[in-house]
This record gives sequence, structure tokens and C-alpha cells, in this order.
Amino acid sequence: MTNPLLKVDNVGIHFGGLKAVSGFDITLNEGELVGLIGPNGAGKTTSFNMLTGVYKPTEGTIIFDGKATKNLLPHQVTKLGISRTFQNIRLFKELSVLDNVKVANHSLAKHSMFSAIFRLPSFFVGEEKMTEESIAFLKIFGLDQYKDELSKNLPYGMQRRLEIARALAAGPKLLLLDEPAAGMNPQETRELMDLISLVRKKFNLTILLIEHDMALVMGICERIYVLDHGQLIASGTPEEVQNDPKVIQAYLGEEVEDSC
Ligand SMILES: Nc1ncnc2c1ncn2[C@@H]1O[C@H](COP(=O)(O)OP(=O)(O)OP(=O)(O)O)[C@@H](O)[C@H]1O
Repeated sequence: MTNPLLKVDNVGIHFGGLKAVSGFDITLNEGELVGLIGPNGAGKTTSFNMLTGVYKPTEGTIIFDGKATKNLLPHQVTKLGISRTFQNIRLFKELSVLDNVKVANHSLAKHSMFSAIFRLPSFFVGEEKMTEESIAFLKIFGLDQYKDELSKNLPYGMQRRLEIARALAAGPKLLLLDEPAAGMNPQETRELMDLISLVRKKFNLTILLIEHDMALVMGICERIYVLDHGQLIASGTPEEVQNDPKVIQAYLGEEVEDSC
């Protein structure tokens, strides 16, 4: 059997006296699409922050693609192959749609800093190639028609798409999506589900998805982990998780879009 792409063992973090997450154990195999759900304040975003080097776990180990990442900084984690999107959209608002993708793609640029500073021919060749690649990239997301627009002027659903495009432009193996359907209408959410399925196949991605929209999570995830009060309370197929009494109990009083 092949090694998992991500192995998180007994990871935890506390902020002062508050244990935000503890005993967090998850395994992701290559190519899987897995959900991470839980009521508000359960510790989902904190877990993403630990996986991406934003927070250093107080305990436990994280092995990604055979390497320990617990002590790495966010840009080092990105370089290893983990990209993410944020709950609140974080784009370069004053840059064009194309430039938002080019900035993310920059780490893959073939020309050196030296040729960029002195505007050597290799810089222009590299730059042109990157522009072409980025436009082709935008096309996959249905964003090529907006390439010269400032990203802040895009409709909300398109900004969410651009966030995913920007995350993928860094060439990750693992994509962490933090509530990608937040604020979307049902039509946009359906289109987003199709997009996630498409990019997963096209880029051979492994995806971990935080989402409150249960129809989305149950519709596209193969497995689901459930956090409550910073602890994993269940994991399994969507059906198993939906019928788990601990999960039902955790969600009692929470407003969810579907029965869970
Ligand atoms: N930097 C921090 N300092 C102190 N407490 C924090 C910090 N980051 C997160 N927390 C706390 O950790 C707990 C988990 O928060 P987190 O944002 O991870 O929950 P969540 O499951 O993502 O919630 P939501 O679904 O509402 O986004 C909360 O009690 C939160 O206040």
C-alpha cells in the first residue's frame, strides 16, 4: 500500500488556556476529496492554519509527502505543495484577474531574478510564457473573459473562483478549501461543485474541504471528518457521518442547510 499524502497525528494547539484543537488525527490518500465539518468554532480553520504553517501546533506531528511540516513557515509549506483558499476572500484587489494568477504562478517562473532585474531576453520569453499559461489557466475557471478587470470588480461568485485559480496556480498537490461556497447562491454553489470535481481530475489533486453547506459536502466528498469543540468526534462516509448520533448531537441547535 502506498503512503498517505498527508498524515496528521495527535495534533493540537492551545491559545493561553483555550484548547482550540486537540488529538487531531487525519489521513489523506492521494486523489481523495475529503470534508472537514463541524459547528461554528469547532476548530476547522485553526486546523487549516496548522496544516499551512500559519500556526505552530503545540503537540503532534504532520507529515506531508514524506516530510515533517510542523516547523515550516507558510511559504515553505506552499513550496512543498499545499495551497489554500480563505474563508474571507483574499485577493490582490487592485490587481487584474490575470495578475492575481501570475503572482501566484511566480514561484514557478523559469527566469532568474537577475534576468528580471536587467530585463534580459530570457525574462521576456519567460514572462510571455507565464502570461500564456495563466490565460489558459483562467479559461479552465471561466475567468479568461475577465482577465483585464481589477479583481475587486468581479461578481462575488467569480471572486471565489479566482481564489481557487490563484491557489492552484502555485501547482499544489494538496488543496485546502475553506468554505468556498460561503455567500454563494444555490446556482453558484452547484457550479462550484462541478468546478471542484473538474479541477480535482484535471490537476490530479487531493482536496480537503471545510464547508457548512451540507448538500455540497455530502454531494462531493468521499469521506468526512467531524470536529466539535476542537476534537474529532466522527469520521467516515457521508452516510455514516450523517447517521452518527454524536454528529447529530453536535449539530442540534445549529442551523444547517440539510439534515445532519
Ligand atoms: N489566534 C487565536 N487566538 C485565540 N483563539 C483563537 C485563535 N484562533 C482561533 N481561536 C479560537 O479557536 C476556536 C476554533 O476557531 P476556528 O476559527 O478554528 O473554528 P471554525 O471551526 O473554523 O469555526 P467557523 O465555522 O465559525 O469558521 C475558537 O474558539 C476561536 O476563538
